[in-house]
Amino acid sequence: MTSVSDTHRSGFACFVGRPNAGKSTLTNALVGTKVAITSSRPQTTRHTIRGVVHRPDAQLVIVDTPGLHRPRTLLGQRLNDLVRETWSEVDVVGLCVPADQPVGPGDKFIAAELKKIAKSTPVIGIITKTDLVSQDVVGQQLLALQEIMEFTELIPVSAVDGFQVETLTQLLVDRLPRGPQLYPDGELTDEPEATLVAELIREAALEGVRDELPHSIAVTVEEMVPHPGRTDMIDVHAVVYLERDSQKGIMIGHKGARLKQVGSTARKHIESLLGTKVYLDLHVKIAKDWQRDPKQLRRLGF
Ligand SMILES: Nc1nc2c(ncn2[C@@H]2O[C@H](COP(=O)(O)OP(=O)(O)OP(=O)(O)O)[C@@H](O)[C@H]2O)c(=O)[nH]1
Repeated sequence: MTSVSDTHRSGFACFVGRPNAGKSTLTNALVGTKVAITSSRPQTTRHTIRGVVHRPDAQLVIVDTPGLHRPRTLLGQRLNDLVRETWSEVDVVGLCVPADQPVGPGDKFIAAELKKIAKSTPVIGIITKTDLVSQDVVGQQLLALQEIMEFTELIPVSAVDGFQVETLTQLLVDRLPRGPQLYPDGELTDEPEATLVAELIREAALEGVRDELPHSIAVTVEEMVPHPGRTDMIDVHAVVYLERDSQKGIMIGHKGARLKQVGSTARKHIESLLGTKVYLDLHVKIAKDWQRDPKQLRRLGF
């Protein structure tokens, strides 16, 4: 007889693909809770956030990386290094291409990089967002995708309506080595809470000003402590960093109205993440050209 421990599999997977391919949304669909931060704009995933899929027979740890892009700044270079490092460490990679956009140079670039860096890692070709197009288009996408590299599997999925999400989980699990659970039950992310909280604040701060302040916002959580005299509330002290003085007005808004809105939106999300009431204290500071300054990057956690 074989016991569960003989057949249990565990290991790591990551999704790659050009910005907006649907990687974070797919991670959330697999894990079943909002862990990675999604947005309709590219390059919002700055940290490696892991979601864990728990099954009786397997544990799949999903590493969510930022998209690979042309490194114009030091931050860009660091992000690219992080992506490459991740690729060579995982057991299986999912290359995501959205169903509603032609397979193009961006996808070919990533495929070529994968072939170079992750030579022996199996790659599953994934057509995402199938709910947006007809079956014919999905078929054409699959044909176009299989031209760009050799995949161990090809699969169309939709994170929105759940189409084939379970099947994809199985394909990923099949590529994991035999091994015990890596994380205790119920643990959905190993990202420190403060990082997740900072991401939620950054997401709220970007809302509505993405065009004006595309990549200029960084958030640090200085302190998370119980509210004095209360057991049901946490005080979060955070700083929103901008690159230039001229951006301050946009962030704060007329008589502070915008910052207040940002705080209230972020607070609601933090409360549901932590499951407790939150008092959020937000400050805005300028860290001149933080994206280009190694010292500041380190301080801001990159
Ligand atoms: N209709 C539909 N939209 C989707 C699906 N998956 C993702 N999206 C949308 O596509 C956009 C990008 O999704 P993300 O998950 O943030 O994409 P990403 O690849 O993680 O993007 P980066 O973090 O920029 O690399 C968001 O507006 C999502 O809501 C899907 O299955 N169907």
